[in-house]
Amino acid sequence: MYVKVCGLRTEGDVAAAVGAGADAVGFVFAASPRKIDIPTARKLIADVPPNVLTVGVFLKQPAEEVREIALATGVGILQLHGDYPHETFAELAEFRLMRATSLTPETDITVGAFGEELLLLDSPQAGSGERWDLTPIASSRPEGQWLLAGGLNPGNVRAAIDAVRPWGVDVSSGVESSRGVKDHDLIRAFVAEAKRITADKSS
Ligand SMILES: O=C(O)c1ccccc1N[C@@H]1O[C@H](COP(=O)(O)O)[C@@H](O)[C@H]1O
Repeated sequence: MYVKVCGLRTEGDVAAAVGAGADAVGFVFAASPRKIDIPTARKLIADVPPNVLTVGVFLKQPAEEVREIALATGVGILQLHGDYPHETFAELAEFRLMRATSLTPETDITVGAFGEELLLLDSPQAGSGERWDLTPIASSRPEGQWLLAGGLNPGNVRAAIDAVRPWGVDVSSGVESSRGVKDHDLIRAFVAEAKRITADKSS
């Protein structure tokens, strides 16, 4: 199970996530209580081991702003929220891209439909910690590299994985003590739960 922990803002946050075995760590560059400034992000990203993917999170920001932040921080992949059109994905094709979207009857859940490498299915209010109805994808799942997000936490991630069998999971609110403040014990508990499921299923 691929695990991303998002909204990290301090060296301690990154150390907790990487030490717990997270595969990806996220930094929010959109308007948010979790927003990180560029110099801090650049420093944290430079210290992340190469086997851990660094993710920059954007919401409805112009492509030029996304590009500038990506280049200034050296982040490994761009997570684009806000139903950007095909043209924006094409404009940013020099970068590794993750398409982040909520699920509606119109959502194209084909991984790569916009040229992206990864697909993220999230709640309509990204980063809110709100759950959403997984029923539609339980029977009609995307294929390939897609992550599930939206209100996950150490106590519910097992059930969510069992319900829709995503390629990976992503968490932010569910590993915080208060909005924007990561709880390192919750990070460790979340990664252990998600990874334990993989071990259980393969045995
Ligand atoms: O975390 C934010 O503030 C945020 C802002 C803008 C776009 C996305 C954001 N977060 C993403 O939301 C999910 C986690 O959601 P949850 O808090 O666990 O319910 C994750 O993909 C974050 O990158």
